[in-house]
Amino acid sequence: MKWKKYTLSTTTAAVDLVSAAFSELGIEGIEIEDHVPLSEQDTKGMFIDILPELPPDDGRARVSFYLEPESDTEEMLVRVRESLEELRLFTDIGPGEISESETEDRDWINNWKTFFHPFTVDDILIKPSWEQIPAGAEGKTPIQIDPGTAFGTGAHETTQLCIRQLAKYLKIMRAAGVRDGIEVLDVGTGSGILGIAALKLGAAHVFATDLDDNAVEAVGENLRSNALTEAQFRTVCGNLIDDAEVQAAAGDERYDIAVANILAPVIIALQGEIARHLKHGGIFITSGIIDTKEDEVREAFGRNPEFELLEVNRQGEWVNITVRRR
Ligand SMILES: C[S@@+](CC[C@H](N)C(=O)[O-])C[C@H]1O[C@@H](n2cnc3c(N)ncnc32)[C@H](O)[C@@H]1O
Repeated sequence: MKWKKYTLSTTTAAVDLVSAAFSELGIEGIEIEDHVPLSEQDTKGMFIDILPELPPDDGRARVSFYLEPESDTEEMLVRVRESLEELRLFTDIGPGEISESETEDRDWINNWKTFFHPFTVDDILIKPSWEQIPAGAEGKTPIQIDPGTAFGTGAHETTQLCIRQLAKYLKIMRAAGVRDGIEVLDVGTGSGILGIAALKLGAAHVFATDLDDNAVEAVGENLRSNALTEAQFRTVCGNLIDDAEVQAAAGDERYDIAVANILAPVIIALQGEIARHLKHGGIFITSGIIDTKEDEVREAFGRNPEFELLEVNRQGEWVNITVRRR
């Protein structure tokens, strides 16, 4: 469906008030364009490692909102303009002009499905639930993933780097006859793809965390789709780095393998905490590291006497670093 897009020219100082006013009118999903750099708080939980270089903030901003073409757009625009005139009484909203255009189809949540087809990562076949196992892939370990709004179709280089490392170390552990079942900690689980891969490749249990509460629902659906249970895979919404409840729920010295495919700064902040949750000899598989940040992550591991470096692997511009707790 094509939507009507309306763009208001305003000021950066008025953006918060304008957004709140639009929200009160029932407008959802606004888009803000300005030259104000993102703060550390803004980027927390986002998959952004390198921030774009922006021209200096000139105080100008554009706020866009979308209306369905079948809705009474004229009436809504009257209410928007009234609301802007009220705001103008106590803040500088700038020109306040509204331009109109028509958007592309905005069914983002479903559109990605058109581009998601089965593919393999070595002996693993990753496919959406609505696709059949393709000819020639019958002997592969199938993983069904419908990520919905959570990250993790398996197509990203960082996810593939982690899957390969999980397969490798699970195989080594199983061959070594690790007793009592292999326990995996999956930090930043997204769709659950890495934890599900671990279970399919022989792990006994997964404990997973994510900051995004969409992940909990996405993991639940993907577990059902793979005939796995929540007794095998527990997902908690929260931050292992600084949330004592999440840290306690994860438990100390419990895991044979931890995996985190997030971002270099998060891996650096996380590594000290991961050590205490891993068993001695446990493996920590990381990715989400862009090649320009590889040295920083290696140095952080190098400063932590708990870890020894095992491997560095690369795919495209992305890096995996795997370490072992001594
Ligand atoms: C790149 S996605 C990885 C998803 C999936 N594990 C994969 O490999 O495809 C990173 C995920 O980490 C989550 N995240 C970011 N910072 C986090 C943190 N401090 N603790 C837990 N999850 C975090 C994000 O919400 C996102 O779902």
